[in-house]
Amino acid sequence: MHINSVQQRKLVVGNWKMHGSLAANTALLNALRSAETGPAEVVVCPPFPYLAQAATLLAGSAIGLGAQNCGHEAGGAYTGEVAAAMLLEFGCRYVIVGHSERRADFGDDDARVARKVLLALEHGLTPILCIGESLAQQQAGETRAVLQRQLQAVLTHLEPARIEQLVIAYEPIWAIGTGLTATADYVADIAGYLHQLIAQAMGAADNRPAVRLLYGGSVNAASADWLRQLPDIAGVLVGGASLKADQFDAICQAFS
Ligand SMILES: O=C[C@H](O)COP(=O)(O)O
Repeated sequence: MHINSVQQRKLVVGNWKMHGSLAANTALLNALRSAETGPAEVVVCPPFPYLAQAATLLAGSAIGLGAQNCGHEAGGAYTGEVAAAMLLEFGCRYVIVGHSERRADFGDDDARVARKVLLALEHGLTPILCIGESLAQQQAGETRAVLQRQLQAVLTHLEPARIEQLVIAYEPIWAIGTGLTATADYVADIAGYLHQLIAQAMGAADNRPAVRLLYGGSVNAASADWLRQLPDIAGVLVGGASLKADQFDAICQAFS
């Protein structure tokens, strides 16, 4: 399916990482609810223990729920892990997979990331597959090779119809939590390249398949304003700014 034949709904995802408390979550989600977003799809991803609280606070709201990770097996003796099926029971529709912080600190290599994507899809969750190069890789001119490897490790296991169900988040690691944002030209170039790779994996003739591609890395209201104008970018994955209702709302409004 070609992106131009379907009006893609923009997607803004807030990744709370290891932040929040019962009181802070209540204040944040109530503020977001009362702001009510426009036509963009908005999803928040709290830490696991707060999923039930967030599901209750968001009941009847257009704001969706996602998780920050899922286990690499469907269930069993995996202490500390949370299965995809459990996330679905708590109202999640999305799950972030392969975030660079998990790749760096929790052993999520390409094979494990691919396994998690498959499990998420099998359980009816939409994986938000994160890929991105480090500063050293960028400086060594390895960005495209790294992205190709990370993407192919997953896409090679999926039929084209399954690939279309993915959301892919491009997050240059050097832009995460640093206040540095890639330039519009840089993001446009990489996003075009990623759509080419996805199209090839799908055997599609056109170079912009209908897979939603997000950008992440120090996104704020100002960068959201130019990111929304890039034809290959369908939304953003927001970390720090998703914890502040006014900032997150401004980003959602930019994509509406
Ligand atoms: O998942 C979100 C990204 O890691 C971006 O985080 P950040 O907006 O705090 O840079």
